[in-house]
Amino acid sequence: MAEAPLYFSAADRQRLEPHLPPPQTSSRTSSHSQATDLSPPSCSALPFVSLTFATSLDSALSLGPGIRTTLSGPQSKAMTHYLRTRHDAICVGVGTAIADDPGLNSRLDTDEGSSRNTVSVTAHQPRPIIIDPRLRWDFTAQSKVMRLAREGKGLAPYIVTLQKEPPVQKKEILEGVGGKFISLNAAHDDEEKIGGTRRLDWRAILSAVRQEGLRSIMIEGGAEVINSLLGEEANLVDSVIVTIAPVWLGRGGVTVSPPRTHNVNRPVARLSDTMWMPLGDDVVLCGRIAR
Ligand SMILES: NC(=O)c1ccc[n+]([C@@H]2O[C@H](COP(=O)([O-])OP(=O)(O)OC[C@H]3O[C@@H](n4cnc5c(N)ncnc54)[C@H](O)[C@@H]3O)[C@@H](O)[C@H]2O)c1
Ligand SMILES: Nc1nc(=O)c(N)c(NC[C@H](O)[C@H](O)[C@H](O)COP(=O)(O)O)[nH]1
Repeated sequence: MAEAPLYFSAADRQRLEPHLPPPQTSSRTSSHSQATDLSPPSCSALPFVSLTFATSLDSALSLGPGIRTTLSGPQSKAMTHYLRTRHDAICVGVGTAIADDPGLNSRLDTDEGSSRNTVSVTAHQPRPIIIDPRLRWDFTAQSKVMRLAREGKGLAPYIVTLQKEPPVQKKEILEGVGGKFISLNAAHDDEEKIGGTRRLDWRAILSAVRQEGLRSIMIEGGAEVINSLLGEEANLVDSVIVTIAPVWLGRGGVTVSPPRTHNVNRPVARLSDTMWMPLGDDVVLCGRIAR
């Protein structure tokens, strides 16, 4: 079924501006407001990192593992697609790739400027980055992100993995649309494992992303990825943008709830410089992790 047009107004764009990476005029032609940027300058060796996701009132991202659940209404969905035009890369974990068969492109309506007298946005597409240490994602040439890349509606994915020699057939599919595998080493603190797999260090992932010339990345999830970046690796996050939908998904959902790794008597993370923006029935909460 055809998707409804996604419009995001100039006024709403302006309100988000302090929470976004600085516009890079060399790589984009869209015009953006000159609002003051609240965020600290990112270390140049790493990209600007935005953590963005949609949650229910009981902190769930989806009804259950492997299930894609729509939480955002049309206006906050349009915001997410606007965010995609404002980042060089978009990242998900392999759990999300398997559950969602995602497109990871921006489907924001580019005619908004002319039809509604607001700022125009170019069809800037983010580079999809998928974290798949053991190459669990059984993608094919028909997977949505590959198809969109072939059709010129999005960019081909880069898959970050621990595998040094990915299967030739997968390499052919990926490289055939302009993507590639990026092989990294496991994190040093090898006892910490995700799903029995050696962990990739987020600093190493982000550094590899920056080395690809990508200066900003929005990380959309899923829960394992978000929980690690709100926990021990929170110092790597520049901006957090959460869509809160007025719904309870109930027990058994995939939830955002980072582990208490340090002092059990203290919250794991808190947002400062917050801005709450109602969008349709949802509210969007922007802020940065208090240091
Ligand atoms: N509502 C939203 O905004 C939103 C966003 C994204 C995903 N989702 C949902 O979340 C669910 C998927 O979440 P999830 O937690 O199962 O999967 P996930 O997408 O967080 O992927 C987890 C996997 O990624 C890999 N991984 C992540 N970080 C790693 C690291 N540092 N080192 C090595 N490997 C790493 C591991 O293989 C791990 O098993 C799906 O149902 C999806 O629809 C919702
Ligand atoms: N903003 C937002 N609202 C939602 O209601 C919802 N379910 C997601 N989910 C995000 C998500 O699970 C992954 O980022 C997708 O996998 C991207 O998929 P698309 O590119 O949209 O096809 N995100």
